[in-house]
Amino acid sequence: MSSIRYTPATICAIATATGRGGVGVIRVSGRDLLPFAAALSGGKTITPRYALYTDFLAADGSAIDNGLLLYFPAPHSFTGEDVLELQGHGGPVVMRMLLSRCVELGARLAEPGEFSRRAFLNDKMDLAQAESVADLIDAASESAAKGALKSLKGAFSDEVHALVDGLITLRMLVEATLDFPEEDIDFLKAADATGKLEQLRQRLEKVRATARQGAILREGMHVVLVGQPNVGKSSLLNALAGDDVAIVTDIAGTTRDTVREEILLDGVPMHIIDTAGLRETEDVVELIGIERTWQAVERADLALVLVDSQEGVDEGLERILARLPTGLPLVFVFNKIDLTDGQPEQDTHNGHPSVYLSAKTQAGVDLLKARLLQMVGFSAGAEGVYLARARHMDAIGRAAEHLTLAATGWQQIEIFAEELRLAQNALSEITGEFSSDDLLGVIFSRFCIGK
Ligand SMILES: Nc1nc2c(c(=O)[nH]1)N(C=O)[C@@H](CNc1ccc(C(=O)N[C@@H](CCC(=O)O)C(=O)O)cc1)CN2
Ligand SMILES: Nc1nc2c(ncn2[C@@H]2O[C@H](COP(=O)(O)OP(=O)(O)OP(=O)(O)O)[C@@H](O)[C@H]2O)c(=O)[nH]1
Repeated sequence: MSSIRYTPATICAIATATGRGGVGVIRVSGRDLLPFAAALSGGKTITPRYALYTDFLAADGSAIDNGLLLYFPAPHSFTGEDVLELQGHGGPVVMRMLLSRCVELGARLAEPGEFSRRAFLNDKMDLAQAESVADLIDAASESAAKGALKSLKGAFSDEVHALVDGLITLRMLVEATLDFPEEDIDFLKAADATGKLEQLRQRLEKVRATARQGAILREGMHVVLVGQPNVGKSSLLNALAGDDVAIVTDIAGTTRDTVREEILLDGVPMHIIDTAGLRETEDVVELIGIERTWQAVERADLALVLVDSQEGVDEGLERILARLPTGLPLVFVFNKIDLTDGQPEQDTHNGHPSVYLSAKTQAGVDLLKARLLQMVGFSAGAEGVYLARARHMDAIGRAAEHLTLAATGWQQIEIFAEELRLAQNALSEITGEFSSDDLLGVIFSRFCIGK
């Protein structure tokens, strides 16, 4: 009897940040790495999961560096394969020489996310957990990091699994009746199929609400800033950002141009598009920028309309407001109340919420913060949030739609069964049990190299 077994290539990468560092780590993953480790260390005895202090040797036996060698035998490693770690001195030249030595010993350079992808393929973690590894590394605030860690430890996946299990149980019930068409409806009624479906829908809505907060933590909220010159835009942004002002989120793929600002609002990234950049111009390059800015405006979550309390809303402001997408939620901010003897308070203006404040004295800034977070559905504290991605929200949304269709069409058993199946598939995309190779490729390629 013969069996063909696929042997994954041995991969290697520098796992630590590029540049100078006290210590630099190279990670190697593959099958049967003991000979690899022996060649590097000159045949020293290697105890699994114990640090071995050793020279890392070149082919001619000379030392490239000395450091700590770690060997994690499969399956008890990050990837589930044999893993070696070379913890050397973290200079770029030393690291590159060590990496070349690994390639000489038969490893190839890892693609972005390839270690995490192997961890996923070897069932060390599911897709949502693998994504949270990247999110933890990219986290722009403490709250985001906490949320990512929660997902990494499986809190989000557990919720999704519980829903999928519930759906499977319900589907078994429904599919059983397909075999006995005469009594199907009565059978489902007796088994309270719709009651069970309703429970699942409520549970899904809870997960959705928590995940939505997590998505805001991760993706941030997109805010259009409208206001005449000198109304206090910069002052307000500083007041909102508070102590976080020095932290600027750096989300891959977004080009930073002059009309954008990023601040953290109680740990929530806020991407601000400044409409001051949206002036009339003939300049071709500027026109392209303006076009892009309008596209961003289309996707905004809300507009912050800044008004000088002494001046009120004028024509110039009205003109910009008229160009904003219909239905975009507005918050009017009447600034500089310290000059008008006004009190910090919440009110409404033309049916939109408004806040009276002073960016200078900070009076009323908390009212605005609370208002903004509330308007994007983010409640204070947000403990227990898992860091969901847009991909997860999309899958949850589709699952919810299918459950709604199942609820309305349940008397047609085939439809009922089919919608439940589709809902289950949508949820399984989150944990990766039901995902195409293409999707996996896209997800992992966005990781950094060495992860
Ligand atoms: N030096 C080092 N530090 C690191 C990592 C690493 O790869 N190397 N990590 C990289 O992300 C994170 C830790 N992640 C890890 C996840 C699993 C295992 C591991 O050995 N798992 C085994 C054994 C589990 C156990 O003993 O309970 C397993 O899952 O079977 C190691 C690191 C952060 N710190
Ligand atoms: N008294 C008072 N002055 C304020 C307040 N907010 C801003 N200012 C002042 O108003 C002036 C303009 O403030 P900025 O924050 O630079 O206004 P801006 O809208 O960013 O201005 P441009 O970038 O020129 O459009 C500055 O002198 C600020 O100190 C406030 O709440 N009270």
